[in-house]
Amino acid sequence: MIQFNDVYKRYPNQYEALSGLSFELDKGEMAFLTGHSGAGKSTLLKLIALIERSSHGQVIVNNQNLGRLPKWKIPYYRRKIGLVFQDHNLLHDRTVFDNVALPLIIAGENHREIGRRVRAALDKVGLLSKERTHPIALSGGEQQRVGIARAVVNRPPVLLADEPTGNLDPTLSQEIMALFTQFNQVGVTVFIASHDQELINRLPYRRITLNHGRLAVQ
Ligand SMILES: Nc1ncnc2c1ncn2[C@@H]1O[C@H](COP(=O)(O)OP(=O)(O)OP(=O)(O)O)[C@@H](O)[C@H]1O
Repeated sequence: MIQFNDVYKRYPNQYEALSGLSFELDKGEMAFLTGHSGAGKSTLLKLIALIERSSHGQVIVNNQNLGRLPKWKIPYYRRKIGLVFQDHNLLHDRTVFDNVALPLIIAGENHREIGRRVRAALDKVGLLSKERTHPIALSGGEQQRVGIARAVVNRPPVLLADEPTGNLDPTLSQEIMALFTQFNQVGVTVFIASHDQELINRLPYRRITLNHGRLAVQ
């Protein structure tokens, strides 16, 4: 589902954040991306989400070589990738419903379909009763769940998360991981960058570890 072949990422300031990365994630797999601060975890996820492009090597997602994807196709490609961030990136002047609806509005879905899908996503994360609330009135864990609902509302086959439990206490972190596990159980490929060794150690998923932009030997 996700394949890296000898991938390098050099930023415009010449800093090489990723060097010679090769690995593969199967369709329907769930895995953790670990490594020290600055190891290149966010950069790697950005290459998959096409927020950044590789400088060398191939990134292949869902049989699509991202290096060959023309710019105009990027928005269509992104609809197939759900993204969850540590800081939620929610719009605070919109309701929970509107935040989750955003990807569907951008995709041009009709009103009825939007209502149906937003409520299905909110139901999955246990926040159906909060659809009219503004994010500011929610707890950190609830805000993160709104972010997850927004990431899955398009029903993407791939879900990427960058430190999704970074600001949460251990109990809430476990709840968030349980949600990711549920999505994985219905076939979504899930890739989670996390520092939280304790949390990762409790779960039976593969780890891909980076060390200064290279794959660490496990
Ligand atoms: N746009 C950029 N331009 C130049 N250098 C960058 C850019 N983005 C990231 N870097 C550098 O690339 C390296 C990897 O950063 P990245 O954010 O991918 O690491 P990370 O493993 O996610 O770190 P953290 O766990 O602290 O978030 C860092 O040294 C960072 O300073």
